[in-house]
Amino acid sequence: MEIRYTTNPTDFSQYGTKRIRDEFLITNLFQVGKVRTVYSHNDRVVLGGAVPTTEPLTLKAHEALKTSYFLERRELGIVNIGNNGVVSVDGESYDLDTGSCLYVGLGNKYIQFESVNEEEPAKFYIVSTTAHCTYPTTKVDITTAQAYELGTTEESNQRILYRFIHAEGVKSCQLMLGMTVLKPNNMWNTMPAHTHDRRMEAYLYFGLPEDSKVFHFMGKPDETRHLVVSNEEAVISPSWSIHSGVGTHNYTFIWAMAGENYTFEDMDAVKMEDLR
Ligand SMILES: O=C(O)C(=O)C[C@H](O)C(=O)CO
Ligand SMILES: [Zn+2]
Repeated sequence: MEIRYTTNPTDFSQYGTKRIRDEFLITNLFQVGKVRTVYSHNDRVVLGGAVPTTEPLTLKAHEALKTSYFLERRELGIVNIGNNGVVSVDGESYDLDTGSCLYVGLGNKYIQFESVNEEEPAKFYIVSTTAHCTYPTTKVDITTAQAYELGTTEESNQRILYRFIHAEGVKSCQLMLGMTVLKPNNMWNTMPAHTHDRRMEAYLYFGLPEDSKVFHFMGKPDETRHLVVSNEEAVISPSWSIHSGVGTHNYTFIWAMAGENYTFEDMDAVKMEDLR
């Protein structure tokens, strides 16, 4: 498990490209035959990837958690961005096809990831946050999630935002998670931008060809920087940072949030004229 600490926004404005990438960009999340996890001190979110092939993979409590099993003090969201897979939770199996999400509540001891076909593996993206009680383990996908049509062709940001884990959907203690799918020929997400000083957010970009990039914008609204992001890379967005991106190609992304409140709509809108 890799540990990432938090950053003061005043210090952030002094960072160069390498430091910004080292602190906020997560590369190589999906490694064949492995579970890779990154522990962020931003609201103590754990982000990870699991790519099982011949053998199932198990989510184990890392020494850094000082617990006897991963979900002893946590809850978990899993989204499969690869080929068809199966997740077992304390012996109960859930088929997770491409784009499906599984919420797993506090106290489940044995989490196992499997691919249906080892030649075409599943890729499980995982987001875990601290939890105080158990909500039921529940599956959700774009056919059952709340969907919101956003953006316009003129602004190149037509997209559908699906809310998977949230107050009016699959419930959790603090994890909110969903998927935003850009329509063909649309490139922008989350512009006009916002912050939410009450919650951190993480983005996982996927569905990009190998030579395409997303320019992800971050920083305080009046002091922005960018990250050049490749396919299947994740970004940690601190509570004080805008989080918005534009691609050289159409893409999809998974957003996840945790922190003070449990209100998706709680956002501090940034006026275009205030962006620097
Ligand atoms: O496309 C969008 O806009 C988003 O997906 C926005 C994220 O959901 C977000 O930033 C929620 O706070
Ligand atoms: Zn946001």
